[in-house]
Amino acid sequence: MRRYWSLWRELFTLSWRRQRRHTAATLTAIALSTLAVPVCAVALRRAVDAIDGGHTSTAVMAAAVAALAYAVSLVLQDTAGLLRATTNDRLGRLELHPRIHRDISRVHGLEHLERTDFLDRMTIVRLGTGHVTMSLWNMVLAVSNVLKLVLAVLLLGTVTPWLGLLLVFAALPVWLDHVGQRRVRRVEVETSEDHRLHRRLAELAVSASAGKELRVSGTAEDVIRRQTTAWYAAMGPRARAQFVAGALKLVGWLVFIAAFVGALALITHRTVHGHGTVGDVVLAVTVAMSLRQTVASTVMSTTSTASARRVLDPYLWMREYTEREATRDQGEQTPPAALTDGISVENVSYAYPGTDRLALDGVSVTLPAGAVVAVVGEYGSGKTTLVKLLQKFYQTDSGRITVDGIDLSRLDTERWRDRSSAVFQDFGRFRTTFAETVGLGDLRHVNDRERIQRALGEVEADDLVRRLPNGLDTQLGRELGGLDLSEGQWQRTALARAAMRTDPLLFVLDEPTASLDAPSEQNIFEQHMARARHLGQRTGAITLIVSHRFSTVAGADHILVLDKGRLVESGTHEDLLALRGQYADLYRLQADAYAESAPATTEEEDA
Ligand SMILES: Nc1ncnc2c1ncn2[C@@H]1O[C@H](COP(=O)(O)OP(=O)(O)OP(=O)(O)O)[C@@H](O)[C@H]1O
Repeated sequence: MRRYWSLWRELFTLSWRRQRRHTAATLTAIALSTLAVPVCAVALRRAVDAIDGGHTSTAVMAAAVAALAYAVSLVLQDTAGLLRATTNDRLGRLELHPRIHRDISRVHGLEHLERTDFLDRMTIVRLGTGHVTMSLWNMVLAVSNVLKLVLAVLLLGTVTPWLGLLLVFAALPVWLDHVGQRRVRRVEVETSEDHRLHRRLAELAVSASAGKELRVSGTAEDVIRRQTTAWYAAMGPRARAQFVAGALKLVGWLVFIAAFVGALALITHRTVHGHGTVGDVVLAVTVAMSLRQTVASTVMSTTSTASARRVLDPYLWMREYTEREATRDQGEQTPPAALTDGISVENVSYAYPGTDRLALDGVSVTLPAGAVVAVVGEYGSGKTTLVKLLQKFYQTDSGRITVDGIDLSRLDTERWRDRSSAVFQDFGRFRTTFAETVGLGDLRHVNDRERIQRALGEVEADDLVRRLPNGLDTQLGRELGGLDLSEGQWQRTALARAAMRTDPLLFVLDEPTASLDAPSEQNIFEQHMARARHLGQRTGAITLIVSHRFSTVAGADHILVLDKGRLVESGTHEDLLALRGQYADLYRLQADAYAESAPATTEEEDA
């Protein structure tokens, strides 16, 4: 519980610092709403008793106070929730969301984004950020509601302690309502599959991509029929549960009304027999009428505060995790200005978190400075894992990697990443202007047009820019009113982005052209080979090319063949062919297959 209090204190301080007026207004609204009904009730009693006693000015004053308190309670009914929601929304979107994203990106590696325990919690928190911040206001509301209840009971007690029993009767409709709603929620869960099916089928019926198949296969009517069946299956039980919930609520209300009438009879009887004033009757009626609402709000705010644990626990877990990981030693050494020896991988093994299987198993290899090294192998053989370890996204489980003799773990992570550039298979498709989507490859030069043009030139994408309606300033992304690029064009922009850094020590191409046809891939790799040679001469940069297509990488200086995480062959293309091992077999197999399909695939996709 202490953890929650300290989180609420932190959230409140944040809210107070960043949006003082909103926070103060919300607190004031809650405080006023706590006092409005008791003040109104006491003032009414005073007014009625003053009229009874013939004290006109007191009666007028008290009536004015009562009217004011009543007006405040009416206004707050509409505005307090809105104010709370706005303050909460601002705190969530402007403070907590960015804070969560910052926490996540503070972690230098990628492990956390691939750990299921982290991802599960991150999903809960991302979808429920509003609940984290709202838990603060629910807690404040719960305190305010408990105060309201205490005040109500105290006031009723001033008339007769028996009226305290009204609290129990006021709780009954709230409890029955709770039982009914629990049933509704249970039925919603039980029928969620049918509900999901109905929604999915409804989306299918209007989606452009599925539309083609529905029309060709003539299954549209069948989809509509299934949609109707799923709707009945989900909505029938839900409607019945709603009906039962409504009936339970009605019973609760009837009981409360009976108790209320009984209480009125009791007070009237007492007053008639001289045990109280007419003002007491008015007070009791005013307080009792608001009692059910107060009990309901108390239950709701305390339940919401308690159920916020569902999001608060994962949020606190994530924060502790990212804090621990972000402050882990990230190395302090600066990478060399240029590579002279190269990168050495020494008996490296690695298994992904939560798995036993080694993604890399005792790999040892030297990547000489200035070399173009290709990594080939079947699906899942460990190629990308090797690349990720070289970029310090993960730490090796055993063995080590050195860069010109310096242990990679001792190189400052950010500075090492500053000196590497990469294009991945799942490269980003940034919906900004075309210039920015390229410029992001080197944030310091994101607005440097000359550099962007040069990077585009290096991957032969000048022609693509010329065809864009606003050239470099063309907005990308249809959802933002911009242009959508073809797959091949997106790939070109990713390659240009990687070319923004002019002095990398490690340049990685991890199957960025996987969805292009073989000749296009060949073409792009040839350009990059040329760039790699140039970089190699300037900074001793190592270019690492990952590919499934053996033919594409035949020109590399060094080829590594991975199989189930192990390095099984390495050497030049000629060495490996002469070896007649796995590389030679797969190379011939692919060459034959390509020869058969070549006539059909000669155009570059984005030409
Ligand atoms: N995030 C992850 N969590 C758990 N296992 C993973 C993860 N990423 C990869 N693996 C496993 O590690 C092994 C090596 O994967 P890796 O991505 O390095 O292979 P790859 O050779 O690059 O494959 P592909 O050619 O399909 O891209 C595979 O068995 C894969 O299932």
